Amino acid sequence: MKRSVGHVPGLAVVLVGDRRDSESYVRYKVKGCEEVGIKSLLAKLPGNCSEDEVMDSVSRFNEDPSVHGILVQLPLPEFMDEERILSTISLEKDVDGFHPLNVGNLALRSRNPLFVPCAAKACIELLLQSGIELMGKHVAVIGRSKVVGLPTSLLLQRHHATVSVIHAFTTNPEAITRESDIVISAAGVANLVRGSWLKQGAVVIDVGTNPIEDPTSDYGYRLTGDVCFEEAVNVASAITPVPGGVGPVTIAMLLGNTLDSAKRVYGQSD
Ligand SMILES: NC(=O)C1=CN([C@@H]2O[C@H](COP(=O)(O)OP(=O)(O)OC[C@H]3O[C@@H](n4cnc5c(N)ncnc54)[C@H](OP(=O)(O)O)[C@@H]3O)[C@@H](O)[C@H]2O)C=CC1
Ligand SMILES: Nc1nc(=O)c2c([nH]1)NC[C@@H]1CN(c3ccc(C(=O)N[C@@H](CCC(=O)O)C(=O)O)cc3)C=[N+]21
Repeated sequence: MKRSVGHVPGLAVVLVGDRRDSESYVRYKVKGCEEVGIKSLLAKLPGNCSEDEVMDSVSRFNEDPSVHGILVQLPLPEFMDEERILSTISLEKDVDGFHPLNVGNLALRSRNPLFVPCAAKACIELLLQSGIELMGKHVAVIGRSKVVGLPTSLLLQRHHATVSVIHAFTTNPEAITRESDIVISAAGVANLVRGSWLKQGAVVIDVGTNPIEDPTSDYGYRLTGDVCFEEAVNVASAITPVPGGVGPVTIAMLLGNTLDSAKRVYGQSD
């Protein structure tokens, strides 16, 4: 393997506002960078700043040669035009894969995006690393957001799975999940998926990270998934827990995308 000394990959995070959950996700990302030797830069902007100020911050990171990946933490304040801001990220530094051109190229199977969104990549990685075949499988994806549901359903189709997308307007979602070999839930609703929603032996990937009140916890809340784990674990052949399931793998994918981006700049292929 070719190694080069002196090149340090860099990840820049733009955080707007003071949402507690966003701040803690950003902390995990910064900690992940520290653990593997990626330099992290954080631009923290107040929730009442202008859209132009966010775009200026992105532009500065676009120009900075020590930055190989740029991530704008979502959600942005409601008044901001998310797509407009994400479009200013240089395509080569879009390690989240949310630039409209990267999203479009993921959808077009004749093209390849430069980067694939990290949570979607994490779901596929977990399945493939566990030896779970995707070709011809029926997969139910709960959620259709740009962050998780949409890219996951597109990626699954690239792996020749048959995909049903369930969203807030889907009637009788459990009839669809009960017919599915694999259920991937990213709705953001605690305990949405019950044991009775699953076919015997189904594989369950729980992307949801939902804070629920817990006076016994130091923070006053704890995280729970979209899936009722205690019920599902008796029906599923494999299941991811929350916490400690998809989340840490998502962070690993982000660090991997940042490393790939740096390698592209320094001309290394391995
Ligand atoms: N572990 C990880 O690495 C990550 C975890 N997450 C977690 O995943 C969850 C989803 O995140 P994100 O996609 O950003 O959230 P969004 O709120 O953007 O999207 C939620 C999606 O779920 C659908 N939905 C909501 N309620 C229901 C319901 N009752 N039945 C069926 N579908 C429903 C919505 O449908 P509609 O479109 O119709 O509104 C929407 O498409 C959150 O808990 C988040 O914290 C997110 C990213 C990474
Ligand atoms: N531009 C952008 N990119 C994102 O990737 C993005 C985003 N915005 N906005 C919010 C969601 C959410 N998200 C998570 C990532 C890791 C964990 C994670 O590691 N969770 C730990 C939690 C550990 C704990 O708190 O105890 C776990 O599940 O084990 C969770 C959620 C990324 N998102």
